[in-house]
Amino acid sequence: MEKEAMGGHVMVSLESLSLELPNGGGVMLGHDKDISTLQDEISALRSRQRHLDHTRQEALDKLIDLKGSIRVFCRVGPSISATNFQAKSPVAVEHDKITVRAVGIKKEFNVDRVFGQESTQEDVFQEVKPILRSALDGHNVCILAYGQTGTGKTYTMEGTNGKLGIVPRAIQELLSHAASQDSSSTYSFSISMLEVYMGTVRDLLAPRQPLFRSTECNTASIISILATKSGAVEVEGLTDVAIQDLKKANQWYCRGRRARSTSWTNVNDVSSRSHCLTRITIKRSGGGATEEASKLWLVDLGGSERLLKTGASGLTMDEGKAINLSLSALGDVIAALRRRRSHVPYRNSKLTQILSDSLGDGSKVLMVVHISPSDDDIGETVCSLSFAKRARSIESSKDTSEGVKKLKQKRLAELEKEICDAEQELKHLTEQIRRAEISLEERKKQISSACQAHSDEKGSPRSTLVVDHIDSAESPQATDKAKSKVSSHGSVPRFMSSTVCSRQRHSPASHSASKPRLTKSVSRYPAELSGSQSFSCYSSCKNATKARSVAFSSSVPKMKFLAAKSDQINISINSIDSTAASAPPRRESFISRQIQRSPLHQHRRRMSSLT
Ligand SMILES: Nc1ncnc2c1ncn2[C@@H]1O[C@H](COP(=O)(O)OP(=O)(O)OP(=O)(O)O)[C@@H](O)[C@H]1O
Repeated sequence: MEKEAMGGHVMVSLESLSLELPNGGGVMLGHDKDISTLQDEISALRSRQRHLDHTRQEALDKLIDLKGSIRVFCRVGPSISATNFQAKSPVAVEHDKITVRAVGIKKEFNVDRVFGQESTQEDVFQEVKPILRSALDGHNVCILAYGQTGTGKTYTMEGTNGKLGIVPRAIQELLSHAASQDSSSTYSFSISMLEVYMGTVRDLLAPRQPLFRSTECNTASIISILATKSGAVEVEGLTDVAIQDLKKANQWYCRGRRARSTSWTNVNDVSSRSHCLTRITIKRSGGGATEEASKLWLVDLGGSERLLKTGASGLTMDEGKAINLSLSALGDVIAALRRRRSHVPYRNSKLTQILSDSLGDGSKVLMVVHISPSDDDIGETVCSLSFAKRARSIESSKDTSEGVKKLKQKRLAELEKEICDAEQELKHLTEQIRRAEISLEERKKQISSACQAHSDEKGSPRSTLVVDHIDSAESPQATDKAKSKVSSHGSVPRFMSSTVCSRQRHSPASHSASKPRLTKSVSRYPAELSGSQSFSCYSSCKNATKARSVAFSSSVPKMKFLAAKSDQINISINSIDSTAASAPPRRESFISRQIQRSPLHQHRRRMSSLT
């Protein structure tokens, strides 16, 4: 910047000043500072948000691991028919224990949570929610509905119109979490649906999917499963639809449901003849550059069934056999994982192949085992609960000492509190960030309108900026003050004053005639410096900046810009004061250089007329 000391003032060229103040002048300094303060504040809040989100994630991971990475819930379905209803069911339920009694037998099964017949869809979903957070945090998650045919698997997963099941509620939860922005990450979701039917895989969202059964199946929808070196599974060619809103997501989900293979059996009018898998792919981008993807599998398994009981024959019997085979393959995989076997037999069925990267290490599995309350189904009930027992990764309460159980409960409570506290603070932080961002936007808008006002005023090709510490109420005095300053610094070019020679050359008549003209010419400078143009400019600028002036005046050093040479601004060093509170309102005045040239032109004309 070009500076020149002059009588206690620093001379700064206008061009260099405008380079340093890209927003259009000293008036913007305070705003820039305020904006950067807000930006710093937002970035500090975001960093705290990331830290807290990380703490919450870690606590949730520990909590789920402590509870068991394969969790098992049990839901008791409705009595299959009125004739099967018994006042006294052989199945007795407690919070996390089921007792099955029959003549000569009493079997107890421990699970993570039992839902009796009176439990609602909401009760079930509340217990499912934490595992959805794991999916959002980047873990592959698998929720499976398992059980005898007709016990309510489809009801739990899909639900009915008024009583939505896990899948539509989970979609709603994921979308609303992403919209709430309670975490430092941003999410995008997509949905895919497939069916494993008689050992083949069908894309339920493929275009023009015909409802088919058996061998008429559309070969285009038979897709293959690929495993990458890292163990990630890709279902080749599977339709994957981005979901931005709940309405669209539900439309696609309903479309997939309709394409599913169902049939009538003795025990269920609309029995699922396949395993239906809904995949929600979650893409998460957080503070880092990379985008993470995780999968949430929501699986409505085909019903395990005794073929004789279901009255199956022909194709329906084949379907039942295929379902039973793949369920047994799933049981083997879960057992191998639980025993930490080096070989896990994923390849024994399409179902386990597809789920292979969502059942093992780092994944979270939740199995909801469905049982019938009926005496007639006692054999299937015991089979299903034995399957659940095999799947459960943690030891049952019976095998754990009271002391260990208490310690575990204590730790679980601590972790739950940690998660709850982090979530509360995250909510608070989100609100703080939201408010700070609104303030930032407002500041930016104010600056942009001030810039607009400024550029409107800068319509003339070259401008001189005059800023003084004069309140609008003092405008008349300001005019005088400006006049005197301009005169005292000799802003009027020296050659415009009459010289000894010129005075000598003038006759008394011509001298007297020229004098008023000269006076008029000289007096025009101060008049134009502080005239109506200058004040209207000041007043429009002031209006544009009125709202922000209080907020920013505290950070703006006092400056005095005085008109000096035609392309220089005089900044009084003495008047620069960083004491915020004492900064008086600023006044700006802009003078066109064309106006400054005008007297020179008149002067020349006057001189030539004399010769
Ligand atoms: N908890 C429940 N409350 C009310 N109705 C239920 C409940 N569970 C199931 N039902 C009803 O029982 C019937 C059979 O349930 P559903 O079709 O869900 O069984 P499923 O286990 O999926 O059978 P399948 O294996 O044959 O497909 C349906 O009409 C369903 O609405």
